[in-house]
Amino acid sequence: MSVSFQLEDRRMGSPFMDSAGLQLYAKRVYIHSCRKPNLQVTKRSLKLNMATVGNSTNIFWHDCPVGRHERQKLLDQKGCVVWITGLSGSGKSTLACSLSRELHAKGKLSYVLDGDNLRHGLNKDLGFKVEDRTENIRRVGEVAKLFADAGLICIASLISPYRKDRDACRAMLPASSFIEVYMNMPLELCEERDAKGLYKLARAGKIKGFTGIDDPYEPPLNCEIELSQQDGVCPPPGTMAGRVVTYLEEKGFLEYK
Ligand SMILES: Nc1ncnc2c1ncn2[C@@H]1O[C@H](COP(=O)(O)OS(=O)(=O)O)[C@@H](OP(=O)(O)O)[C@H]1O
Ligand SMILES: Nc1ncnc2c1ncn2[C@@H]1O[C@H](COP(=O)(O)OP(=O)(O)O)[C@@H](O)[C@H]1O
Repeated sequence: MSVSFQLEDRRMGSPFMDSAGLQLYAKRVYIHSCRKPNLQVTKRSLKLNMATVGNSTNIFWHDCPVGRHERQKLLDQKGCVVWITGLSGSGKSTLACSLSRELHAKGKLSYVLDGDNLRHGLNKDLGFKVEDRTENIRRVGEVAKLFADAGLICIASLISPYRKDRDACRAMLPASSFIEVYMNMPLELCEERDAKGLYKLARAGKIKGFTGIDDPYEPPLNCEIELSQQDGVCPPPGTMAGRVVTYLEEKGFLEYK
C-alpha cells in the first residue's frame, strides 16, 4: 500500500511531499496532514542534533523509521561480526567461506569481508605500514558494523595484527556482538603452505614488513573462539566452521527472539 503524507519542514519553512511511507529526516519535521482519512498519525517531532565528527562539521544524524530489530525479525537472526584474525596462510579466508556456506545452508544471511579482497577496492589506497593497517582495520570495522546493523552475520577475515585495532572494532559494536576468532596456527605451518608464495619473497627480503617475518602479530588475549591444531594436525575447515556455528547458535544469533 502506498501512502502519501504531506510533511512540512518548519525549520526551513519549505513544505514537501513524501510518498514512500514515513521518511522523517532528522530536521524538525512535523506531520502536517494525511490524505487517507482512515489513518491516524500522531504529531511527531525529531530533535535537531548538530555535531562535529573528525573533519566533518555541521553534520546531523538521520534516523530511519525501519530499525535494526525489524530487520533482524525479518531475517530471523541477530546481526553480529565474526572477526577472524591470524597470520597470512593460517586459513582465515577458507574458514570465512566455509562458515558462510554453513550459515547459508541453515537459511542464515552472512557476508564475508576479506582483507585481500577489500584491498582491491575500498582499501586500495592503503599499504602495510602500521598506520595503513590501522586505517584498514578501522574502515573494515565500520563497514562490518553497518552489515551487523543491517541484521547480517558479517564475517571479517583480516590479518589485523594489532590488538588495539581489533579492540577498537570491538568497541564500535554492541556488547557481545563482536566475536573474535583467532586462527592460532604456527608460523611454520603457514610458511609451509605459502599458498601465494609471499613468505618465500619475504624470506628473500623482496617483501619488507611481512607479518610474522619482519612485522609483528599480536595474538588476542581474550578472544571468543580460538582454533588451533589438534595433535599437530589442522582440523578441516568444515569442523572449524562448525565450532563457530555452534557458538552463534548457543549465543542466540541464529534466531530472533
Ligand atoms: N607485508 C604484508 N604483510 C602481510 N600480508 C601482506 C603483506 N603484503 C601483502 N600481503 C597480502 O595482503 C593480505 C593481508 O591483508 P589484510 O588487509 O588482511 O592485512 S592487515 O590486516 O591490514 O594487516 C595477505 O592475505 P592473507 O594471506 O589472506 O592474510 C597477503 O596476501
Ligand atoms: N583447515 C585447513 N586444513 C588444511 N588446509 C587449509 C585449511 N585452511 C586453509 N588451508 C589451506 O591453507 C592455505 C591458506 O589458506 P587461506 O584461507 O588462504 O589463509 P589466509 O586467508 O589466512 O591467508 C590455502 O592453500 C588453503 O587451502
